[in-house]
Amino acid sequence: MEELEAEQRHLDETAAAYDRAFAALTEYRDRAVSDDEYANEALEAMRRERIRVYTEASGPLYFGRIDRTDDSTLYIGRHAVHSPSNDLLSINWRAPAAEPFYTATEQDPHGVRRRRRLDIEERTVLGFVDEPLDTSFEDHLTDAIVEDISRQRVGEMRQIISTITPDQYELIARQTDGALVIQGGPGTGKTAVGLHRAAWLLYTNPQLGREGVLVVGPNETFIRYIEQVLPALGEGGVEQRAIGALVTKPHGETDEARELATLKGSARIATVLERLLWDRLHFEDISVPVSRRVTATVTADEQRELVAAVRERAFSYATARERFRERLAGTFASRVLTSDSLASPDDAIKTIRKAKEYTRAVTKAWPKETPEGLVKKLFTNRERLERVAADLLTPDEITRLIKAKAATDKHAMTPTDVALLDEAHWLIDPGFRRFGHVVVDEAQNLTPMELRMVVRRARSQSLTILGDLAQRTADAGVSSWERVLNEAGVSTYDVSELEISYRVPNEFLTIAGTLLPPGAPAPRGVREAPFPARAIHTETLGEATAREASRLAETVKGSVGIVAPLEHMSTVRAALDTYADATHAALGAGINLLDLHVAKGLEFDAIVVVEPEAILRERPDGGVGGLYTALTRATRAMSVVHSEPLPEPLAEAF
Ligand SMILES: Nc1ncnc2c1ncn2[C@@H]1O[C@H](COP(=O)(O)OP(=O)(O)OP(=O)(O)O)[C@@H](O)[C@H]1O
Repeated sequence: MEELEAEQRHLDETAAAYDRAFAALTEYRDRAVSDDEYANEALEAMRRERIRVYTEASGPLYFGRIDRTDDSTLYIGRHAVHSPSNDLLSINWRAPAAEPFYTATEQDPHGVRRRRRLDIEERTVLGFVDEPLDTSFEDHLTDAIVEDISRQRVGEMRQIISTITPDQYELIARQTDGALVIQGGPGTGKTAVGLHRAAWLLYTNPQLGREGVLVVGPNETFIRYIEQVLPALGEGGVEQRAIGALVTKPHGETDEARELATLKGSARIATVLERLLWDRLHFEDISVPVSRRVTATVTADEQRELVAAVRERAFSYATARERFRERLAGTFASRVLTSDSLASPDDAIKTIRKAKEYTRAVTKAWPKETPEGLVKKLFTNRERLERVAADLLTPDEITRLIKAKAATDKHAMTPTDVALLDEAHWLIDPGFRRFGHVVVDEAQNLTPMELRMVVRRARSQSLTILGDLAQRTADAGVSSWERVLNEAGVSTYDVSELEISYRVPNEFLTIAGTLLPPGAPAPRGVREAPFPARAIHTETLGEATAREASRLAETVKGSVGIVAPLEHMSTVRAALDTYADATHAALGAGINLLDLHVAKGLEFDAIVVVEPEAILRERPDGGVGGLYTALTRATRAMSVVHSEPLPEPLAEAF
């Protein structure tokens, strides 16, 4: 009791100091502190940034405490708060001094004697749990997470700063060159880790705030599910986008044949586009009459040498082209200028560049190209495709491309078209914004071309790539991380694994795991399902699904997801009363209807999976990985409703 009171006193003191600091920040407005306008502006920007951090971050001021062997105590929270006498009342969870709170173990105590987890609501300490390091703190931690995760889901992801586990912390705070790939089964916390890593990097590397951080997810529903996590951590300036909205605003999801989509998404296409582009260069001797008597000539070979020289320095087609035109004009000028010539080199170059013969010839040698024009070339002129890509594409594949049409109108673009156009932009004139760090989630389902699109937005390939190979859907491009990273042009990377699933109870993991091929990465669970999994055989899929969803909503008193294959979507929809259509709107706290495309990465208290056999058939988002993903969405209850026989491994598991 006494200790609880002492904790309350510390919280009161911290809260008062926090309020004072905040009031000082807001009062200070409009008061110039220096004569230097520039300094005032910079100070004002800092002030506004601090107000933003204070007002946007949500939750209790702190959540943990470490007592160190040197008898000092630190409180771990959202902000650093100082007392009037400059004592540290709490520190930021991302500060180096907070690290032992997350990582201390009995073997490696990091100078920590005791770790305390505080349960604080608003400004009241409700209780605390101590974790002496000489007993297994893993158990305590897991209890805290299980308690946290067993709370009701409300359609929004939450931050986890008070319960980050040691292995998660190690990934959140890992400083790497290049990309960090986090492989982990369903519910191991990849998304949580990726978002907290973004926040951690922003705190640790102040220049990232200027360079920007981008978070990429599989679709708009997922972005809506995660988008308040970073603001709640005080990081509101991060750009969060669905993969299809990287290039343009969300575009029409036009359907296209599977084979065509796979072909257009394959990494080979990047090489074909590059060759098609540089195939446009064409050299012959160029002669330009510079006066009535004199004609200057630059031979085809000399032009090739110039091309080699400019391409060494300029990567993009447009920049290299500009340099080539300058250098070629310079070469001509040097031919006409003699040592006793009166004209200056600049004048000579100007005269050459104005000559009609010159402009015509140089444009023919190195024509202009637009991204749309280049993408079109992938679908027209069989002869040209055969000439540049016979070693990369089969005759059938070339036929498939020729039969298809280039979609460069923004409304008719499929996700694969978006990636093609982006690749073309990048080759010709890369004018898009690049970020200091990029986090990409559910990466196992991106085509190589889509991943390339993400990679090129990260400066120095500074990336966090999150995914689970076992959740690859039917037509996904990723087969192994090594292969896909190579195809995406990522040169430096580490692959790490998260092995414990906090979301999915053991029983559900076992059922879903029967689908996986031997040796596939599968996580361990840490808790038992509070409600047993059920399989319901029925002749009326729609009604049975609706009934089961209502029953589960009653039982778990929380959110329910229904994952239905496209072939049964309308039947299920017709049978439902009140529900949120998660394909088009935000997730709700009650019953949510999802197709396989939007189900990725989401989480519910209970899940109803409709007709597994049809999910196995569905393309592109179904298959074994699609069904495995559907079966691993729930924290507490799961039912399968089917009219066809269950797929064999599932039938046995139930
Ligand atoms: N250390 C933690 N403390 C509290 N909750 C946690 C922790 N780690 C993970 N969780 C919770 O576990 C759930 C699963 O996490 P998350 O969605 O990040 O997993 P994932 O690996 O991305 O899953 P999927 O592969 O299905 O997308 C989330 O509700 C998350 O908040």
